[in-house]
Amino acid sequence: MSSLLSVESLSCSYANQLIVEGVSFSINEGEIACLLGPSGCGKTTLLRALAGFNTVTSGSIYMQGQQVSSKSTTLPPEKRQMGMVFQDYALFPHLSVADNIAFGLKKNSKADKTAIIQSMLQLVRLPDLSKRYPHELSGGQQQRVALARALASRPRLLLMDEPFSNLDTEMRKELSLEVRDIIKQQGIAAVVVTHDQEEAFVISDVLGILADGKLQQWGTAESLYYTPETVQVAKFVGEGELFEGVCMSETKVQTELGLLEFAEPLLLDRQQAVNLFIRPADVSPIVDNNGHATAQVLSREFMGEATRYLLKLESGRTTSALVRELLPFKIGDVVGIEVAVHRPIAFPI
Ligand SMILES: Nc1ncnc2c1ncn2[C@@H]1O[C@H](COP(=O)(O)OP(=O)(O)OP(=O)(O)O)[C@@H](O)[C@H]1O
Repeated sequence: MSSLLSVESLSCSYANQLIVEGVSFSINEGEIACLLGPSGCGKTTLLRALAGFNTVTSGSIYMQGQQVSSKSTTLPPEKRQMGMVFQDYALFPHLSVADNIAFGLKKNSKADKTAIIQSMLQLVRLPDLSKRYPHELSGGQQQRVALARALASRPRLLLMDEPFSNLDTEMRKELSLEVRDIIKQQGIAAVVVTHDQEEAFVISDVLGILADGKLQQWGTAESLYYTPETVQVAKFVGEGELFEGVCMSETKVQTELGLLEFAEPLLLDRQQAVNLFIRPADVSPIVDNNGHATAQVLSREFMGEATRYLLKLESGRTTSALVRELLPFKIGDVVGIEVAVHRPIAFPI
């Protein structure tokens, strides 16, 4: 399948300061990609370059094989077949919902415009709000109107900058699933920028981790979660801690959590020093018996679906365990530690 969008060794700067550095990825027709990264890592800068609002310092952006950005070319935003939803929605306050949606439809007939406005309002589930003004809408409704406006010109690629960051947690979840459905229904591709890992996992087919302006890894949520290539990626897509260890065999590593055994081999030499990335959900307190490392329960937090234990290891280091079943342990108890990981995340030292 040929790519819809292709980004090749892209770098962007502001006043000689490099913000995005050597980023490459491509997106197929109908695919939803997410750029996930901490605040200030260059996500918006990259998205604005894709849209044609920012020039690029080096590298290229191709849309259906046509170069739309390079050091010497910047095809204007309206010629890229892209629609953009801005972080603050950027609705025109003096225009009604209908006129906001019709804003980019200057070349269409009046009848066409009316039909498109109606179908877009149906699509974003606001069929009765065409006459309202932005200040008469909730945050979620404004977001829907911004989406309707971006989709009205039938783009091939939708760009969304932190689309749900102004909404409360409940609304965020609901709308991110709904927006995914709408994008899929339209059969278009999208690039969504966010700093929220959960949101990125829900909405995307594929995602990239951006840190310090560089793309750290590109893949599905599952591949990033289970096979992160760097500690930075591992930490960004889920809670966890590094434990130093030594490989005792293909499937065994000695650590301060005990001798850990895995179902899948590590493919490392015996005596090789490694850092294992262990997630709290992989650690469980058990009845203290021979052979296991021990720890003292410092705190116990029942959260409904799971209980989080804070454990003090023999070295004095503390670590978390997140367990789904109800265990009988109390604060102060000395417990054994069990680590159940099928496929270890190991970084050779
Ligand atoms: N117009 C500008 N001129 C100069 N520097 C800028 C400009 N816009 C952004 N920057 C700087 O570029 C860096 C990256 O900003 P950018 O907005 O791309 O990050 P981001 O990952 O989208 O952050 P956030 O999630 O907080 O929006 C920041 O250090 C920022 O201060």
